[in-house]
Amino acid sequence: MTETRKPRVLISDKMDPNAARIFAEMGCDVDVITGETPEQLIARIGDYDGLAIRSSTRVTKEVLDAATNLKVIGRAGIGVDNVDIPYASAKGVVVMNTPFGNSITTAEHAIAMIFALARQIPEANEQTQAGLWPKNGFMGVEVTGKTLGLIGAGNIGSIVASRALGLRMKVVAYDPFLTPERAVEMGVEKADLDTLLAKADFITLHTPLTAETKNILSKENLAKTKKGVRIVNCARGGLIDEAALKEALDSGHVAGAALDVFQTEPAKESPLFGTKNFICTPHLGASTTEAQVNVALQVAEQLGEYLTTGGVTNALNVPSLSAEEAPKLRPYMALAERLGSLVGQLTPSAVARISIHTEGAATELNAKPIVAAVLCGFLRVQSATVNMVNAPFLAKERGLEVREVKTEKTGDYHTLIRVSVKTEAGERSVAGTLFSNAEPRLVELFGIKVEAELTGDMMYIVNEDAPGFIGRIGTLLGENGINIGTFNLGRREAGGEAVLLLSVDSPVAGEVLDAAVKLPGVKRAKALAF
Ligand SMILES: NC(=O)c1ccc[n+]([C@@H]2O[C@H](COP(=O)([O-])OP(=O)(O)OC[C@H]3O[C@@H](n4cnc5c(N)ncnc54)[C@H](O)[C@@H]3O)[C@@H](O)[C@H]2O)c1
Ligand SMILES: O=C(O)CC[C@@H](O)C(=O)O
Repeated sequence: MTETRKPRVLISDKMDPNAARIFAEMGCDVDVITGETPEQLIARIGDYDGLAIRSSTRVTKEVLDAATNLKVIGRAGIGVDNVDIPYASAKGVVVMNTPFGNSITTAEHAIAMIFALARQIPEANEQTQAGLWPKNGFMGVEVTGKTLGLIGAGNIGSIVASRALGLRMKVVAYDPFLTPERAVEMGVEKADLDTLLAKADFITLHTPLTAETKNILSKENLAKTKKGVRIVNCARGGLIDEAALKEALDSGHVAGAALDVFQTEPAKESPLFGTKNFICTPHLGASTTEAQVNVALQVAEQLGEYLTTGGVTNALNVPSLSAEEAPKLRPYMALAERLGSLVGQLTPSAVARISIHTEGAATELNAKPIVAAVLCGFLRVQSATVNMVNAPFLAKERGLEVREVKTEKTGDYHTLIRVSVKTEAGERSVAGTLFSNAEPRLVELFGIKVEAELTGDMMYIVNEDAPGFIGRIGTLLGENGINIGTFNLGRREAGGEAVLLLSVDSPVAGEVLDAAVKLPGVKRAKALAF
């Protein structure tokens, strides 16, 4: 009789011991081996079915190539920037995180940083312990009555806002995806970024690191802040231009800055180190006993359940599905997620309602996973933590009305999914079908018929339909070393507005988009990624 092997799990980052206990109780063999080099991990990973990590282990292509038995990676925490998710998906490895388990803790760290800056506690402590008794050297500021500028009003941002309101601060929030209703519910004033920069006495960042948020506090934006502003970043390194922050601290324009996260981590050196009024912690936002117990228990339960029963919770790259439904639904969910992602990437403003219409064969399927897939794609541009499981919950929490509509009759296509969004500017939609019942294909974009595969890096251009345009755009991309894969054109009417969707072999940089917008007849250009 052959004995079935127990699933093997590696815990490769420091984690609360409860994680190992839960794995064992769930019938897994578990090894805790932390602090290894990438080469050591690569040599070892082939033995394991599950990998539980925090932020130190980098799960790269090389690690995934060596991970021949790996079925699931679990991040005890929120951000998964240290995991190559697209490659894990390609390898069929499920990636899970534990949203919410460390949110209160991280919000409290941001509040602690605000007080540390307001009262210069680290420096005062250092000088007092050095025997200087610097009673006259530290004149602080009160936070009561001051304005807190909140950049990113999601899970952690909204907890920070509630604590700041309790401290009698005013809170101004910049988050393009925050609806006016949710802002009222949170008790914050919704503002654009420039208004926030001009008003805030303290600024705290709580967004994921995305193409849009990278260097959101750039040199130019730091110059727009109030003189004497104090800045806190407990979200992700890369949100602030560190060199520009140093200049602003040196000039005294910024009165203080507190970073928990750095562009490069571990930050063993930084031009900011030693700068007056600069304080930092080594990515300790999530480091409390409570948060670490929460995320360790959660990650072990999720991974253990997946490895022993196949149950999927908080997965970032797969939906939760029964074995029977899965084969039929999968291509629809791929289509739904891409349509949601397309609308999300092309709608950088608050959306009040999202409607998911199914037509023809699509109406015979369970709509829930299709809706979840649309929401997941749509919310991914806003949130680092969205997945198929939490997307509907997140949409509700953000005050996004979700409508499902089924139309059994068919139009031009035997099966169709249409995703419409309602913003202050009106309602618009995209639609797609399945070719050969399996290949997701866009067929309509904001009222214009255009057929395209939504895949990899793409470029979206709106232009006036006129001769010579295609040559000019081809030349621009060629000059910038960008190879075009496919070229998909659509127009409202001859000589009217046209859209172009290009698939490209490498991401289109901001300078190329700026140059594209300057070409005759081009109205808008945007890089897309699927
Ligand atoms: N320091 C730590 O140890 C620590 C711990 C936990 C989380 N984090 C990080 O904190 C951040 C926030 O986590 P969360 O759980 O609140 O995530 P979340 O997804 O709940 O919230 C992120 C918010 O950012 C907003 N946003 C997205 N793009 C934006 C843009 N261009 N401008 C302004 N706002 C934008 C979203 O709409 C959303 O409301 C993440 O980067 C996460 O990785 C850090
Ligand atoms: O695990 C940690 O210490 C950091 C976690 C944090 O960055 C997160 O994104 O959850």
